[in-house]
Order: sequence, then structure tokens, then C-alpha cells
Amino acid sequence: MNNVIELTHPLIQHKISRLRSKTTGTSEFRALVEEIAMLMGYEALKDLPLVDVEVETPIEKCMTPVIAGKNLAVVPILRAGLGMVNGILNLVPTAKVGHIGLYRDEETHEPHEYYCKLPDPISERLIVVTDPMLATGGSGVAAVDFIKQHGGKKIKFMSIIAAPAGIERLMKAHPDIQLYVGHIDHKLNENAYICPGLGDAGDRIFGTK
Ligand SMILES: O=P(O)(O)OC[C@H]1O[C@H](OP(=O)(O)OP(=O)(O)O)[C@H](O)[C@@H]1O
Ligand SMILES: O=c1cc[nH]c(=O)[nH]1
Ligand SMILES: [Mg+2]
Repeated sequence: MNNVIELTHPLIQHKISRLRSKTTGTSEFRALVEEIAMLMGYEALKDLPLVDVEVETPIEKCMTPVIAGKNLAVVPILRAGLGMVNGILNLVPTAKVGHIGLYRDEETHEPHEYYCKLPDPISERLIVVTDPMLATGGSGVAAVDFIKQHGGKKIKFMSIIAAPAGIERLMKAHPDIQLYVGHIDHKLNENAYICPGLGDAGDRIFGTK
């Protein structure tokens, strides 16, 4: 799939291995998620639009490119996607942040919405959705559905670990988006957790278990 980009950089792979270990504690886990998001963002934002502005160097005036400031919105899927936001904001501090609250039903594994607030106007922005885990893809599809219903058009989705089933479901529902993944794991278990994965990303970021 052309729109699925697996980021194979050794720094990303090394940090994902640290995330996977069950001995990695909350503060290191949180820091790693942010660092990985920043490294993934470096790649995912390589087509950010630029505008030329005039700058005076100590030598002379010149026209030189800067990021067109109002163009980016980061939209984490709560809770776990929040852990990736500062990684992107480190790269583009002027980005706006929207939030989509979803949790998976423990029995059906289907997502339930509890919050949605997006920056206005959303239609003109490049939107980067963040969620460390793409498992069945239900949450990802629902999040992109919401964003499109609110007028979002240019959407990139960043996931640290993805399962093949989730990738397929998301890209079948939304073939126009670009999906950036840090690693594609091999399967889901009977509770729809990614194997080998890293466990429950939200609980590990926020220390809730
Ligand atoms: O692809 P899916 O099968 O939908 O699963 C992935 C979703 O599950 C996790 O969220 P969770 O429901 O655990 O909520 P949390 O982030 O609040 O822990 C994860 O952060 C994703 O949003
Ligand atoms: O493996 C998984 C699947 C869904 N959500 C998680 O946090 N981890
Ligand atoms: Mg969770």
C-alpha cells in the first residue's frame, strides 16, 4: 500500500524496543513516546508548506523559507495519543491541537466517542492524528470519520505500532490518508491486543495500571 509508510530508522526501532520491555517504567515510557513522535514527525512533515519571507542577515536582506504557521493541527486520540503531541509540538510549536476522545469497549473492542474538539477552520489545515497503537483499526477509522465530518481534508495518521488488520481496516475506509507507522507487528490476540506490542499504551503512559 503506497500510503502506508513504515519508518525503519534505527533510532525509532531502538526506542520502540525500549517501549516494548515490561521493565520500562512510566517516566521513561512517556519520554520515549514523545521522542519517537518527534522522529516520526520529522519524516511525516517533510511536505509541510513553506512561504518565503524577507530576513535581514548581518550581511544583507534575502528572501528565505519559513513554515506557513497556521497550517498544522495535531489531533491526538485520547488518551494514549496525547503522549505523542509534544513530540510534534517540539517541531512545530505554532501547531493547533484538537482532541478526539475514544475508548474501546472491552467486550466488542469497538470504539466509543466521549469528546471531540477540533481547531477551526479545520478544512485548510494539514491534520496529523496521533495514536501509538493501531490494533483493530476501529478507533482510527472513527477518528478520521469525525475529522472528515468536521471538514478535514488533508490527513496523516501516526501510529508507533500497528497490526496488519488495523492497517487494512483504516486504509480501506480512508484510502486518501497517509499512514506513518514505526513498526508493523504480526497479529492481534483474542483480546484485540497487538502481539508482541507493548501492552496498553494509555495505561503505560499515564501509570494507571
Ligand atoms: O485499533 P483499536 O482496536 O481501536 O485499538 C487502538 C486503540 O486502543 C487504545 O485506546 P484505549 O481504548 O485503550 O483508550 P486509552 O487510550 O484511553 O487507554 C489505543 O490508544 C487506541 O486508541
Ligand atoms: O495492543 C494494544 C491494543 C490496543 N490498545 C493498546 O493500548 N494496546
Ligand atoms: Mg488503553
